[in-house]
Amino acid sequence: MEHCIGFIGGGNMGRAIMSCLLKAELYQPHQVMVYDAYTPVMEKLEESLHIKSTMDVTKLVKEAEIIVLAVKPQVLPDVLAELKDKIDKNKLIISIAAGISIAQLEEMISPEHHIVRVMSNTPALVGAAMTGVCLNKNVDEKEKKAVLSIFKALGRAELITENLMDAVVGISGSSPAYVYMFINALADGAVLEGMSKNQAYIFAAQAVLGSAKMVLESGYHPGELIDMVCSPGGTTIQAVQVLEHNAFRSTVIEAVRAAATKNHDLGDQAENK
Ligand SMILES: NC(=O)C1=CN([C@@H]2O[C@H](COP(=O)(O)OP(=O)(O)OC[C@H]3O[C@@H](n4cnc5c(N)ncnc54)[C@H](OP(=O)(O)O)[C@@H]3O)[C@@H](O)[C@H]2O)C=CC1
Ligand SMILES: O=C(O)[C@@H]1CCC=N1
Repeated sequence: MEHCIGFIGGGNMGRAIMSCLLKAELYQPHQVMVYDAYTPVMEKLEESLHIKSTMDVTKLVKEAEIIVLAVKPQVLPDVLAELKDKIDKNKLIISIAAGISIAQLEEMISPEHHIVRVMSNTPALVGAAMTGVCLNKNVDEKEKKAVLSIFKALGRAELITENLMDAVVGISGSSPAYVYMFINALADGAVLEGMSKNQAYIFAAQAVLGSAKMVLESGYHPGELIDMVCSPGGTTIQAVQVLEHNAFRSTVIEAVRAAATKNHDLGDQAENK
């Protein structure tokens, strides 16, 4: 790709996306530009990724053909209020902000702009993100392909309908945090049995990685995979009984719903700003 991609916000997610695009050689460093309110963030990105930074956000929206909005949802309305009249209608605008709908983005920019809303996750840092993508009516086939190739460079990406965006936050945007909690707790269990914490992290993380690969690659559904592990009268069914007794599955379902609900609320908060 010969055009320039510009990031407004170079924090956790902005940085993860930029580094994946460079690693996949979808863009060369001179084609990537960042503007961040916090200057040391830009200096660090210039140093580590050799990309261009600018303290002039207007310059970024002029030079970049694709503009990625990678700031927190709470500041997005102010950022767009300043920029809306400076972004050409032929630019492709990608928002990664939680909660902000396409209709709200169209209201903050304009309904004529080409706008994409995505929800990705931090495993993008290791090329293993899961990203849900939805497009407004102005996005054409070529742009759709470009967006999917950008987010496939981060891991997996799928087009979804926007009504599923809250679910996507609950199941994959926020879920790395709950999975790390699970890994940490698994490791603590092994520490209780005498294993060192560092070794326990490796055993726990590899077990989670392997189990995830089984779901993605074996063709069995999770229920069948559970049965394959639970030998009659064996060790696993003892552990499963403890998890069921403590409402493990129901707690996870409620956690997904809580994240989804908050995603919806973030949109409402932006509306009332
Ligand atoms: N973290 C995650 O797991 C995920 C986050 N997201 C979404 O990604 C977006 C970014 O999140 P994340 O990367 O975690 O956030 P970060 O806080 O790590 O990054 C945002 C960056 O934007 C900077 N910033 C603040 N205000 C402005 C401004 N007006 N103009 C330019 N830059 C500004 C921040 O600076 P300062 O710190 O000084 O405020 C910070 O460096 C959010 O909308 C979030 O909802 C989506 C999926 C997963
Ligand atoms: O916690 C958040 O709001 C962001 C969005 C999804 C993951 N992190």
